[in-house]
Amino acid sequence: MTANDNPIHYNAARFLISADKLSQCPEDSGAEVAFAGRSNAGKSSAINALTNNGKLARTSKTPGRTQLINFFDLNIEGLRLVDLPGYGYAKVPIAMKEHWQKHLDQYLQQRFSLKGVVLVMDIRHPMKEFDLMMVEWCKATQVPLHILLTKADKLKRGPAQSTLLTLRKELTQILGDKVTLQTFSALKRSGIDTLSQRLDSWLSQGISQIEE
Ligand SMILES: Nc1nc2c(ncn2[C@@H]2O[C@H](COP(=O)(O)OP(=O)(O)OP(=O)(O)O)[C@@H](O)[C@H]2O)c(=O)[nH]1
Ligand SMILES: [Mg+2]
Repeated sequence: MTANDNPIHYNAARFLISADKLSQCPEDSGAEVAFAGRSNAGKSSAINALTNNGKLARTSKTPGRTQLINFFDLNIEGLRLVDLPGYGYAKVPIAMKEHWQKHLDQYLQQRFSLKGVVLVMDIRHPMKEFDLMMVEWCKATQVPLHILLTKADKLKRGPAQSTLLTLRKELTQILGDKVTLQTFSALKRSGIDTLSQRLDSWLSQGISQIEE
């Protein structure tokens, strides 16, 4: 499929709803892709770069900015992007952490329309505890995983590529060819085509379901 005949237009993304728990999520039909990762990793910025809309998902220098599950509609009915709350921010009160963890877990376990997870990691600090947990979760549930090594602008090309290669080896051992990885920079807008091609392959499952 060439870029011109791709029916999914990420730049048409619109805010749909924020959910505090599973029962507030939109109807579980169609197809969606969730952006997960540690607090401050760059999830919301990656969504904004992908959709070419700097105001779509709220970003912040303060970790813990995204506290709800935020859903964005695409141009085709039933296709959605999901911005998950950041994980692992130490300063968040325990009760709130437990609340997120419970609802994030429920979302990941029970969401039928979830067709893939984009795990966003700061390329300078990859594979922390939460990241490993997500990798294991994807292995157990067989939900496909795409790893975005973001903030690549913070490293020179050589170190960025060697991080990519090392992680590719490590992750392929765990997940086989179910996992894909790339470098990315929201700041420099690099890696957007690779990301959108991966999302197309997941979300297009939702198009055929709707048309059936
Ligand atoms: N240099 C650089 N900075 C980035 C990049 N992506 C995000 N940032 C910065 O990293 C910080 C966190 O970005 P967010 O997109 O808000 O991170 P998040 O993962 O959504 O954070 P939470 O919502 O708190 O979980 C902000 O100051 C961004 O400007 C990038 O590609 N390059
Ligand atoms: Mg965010």
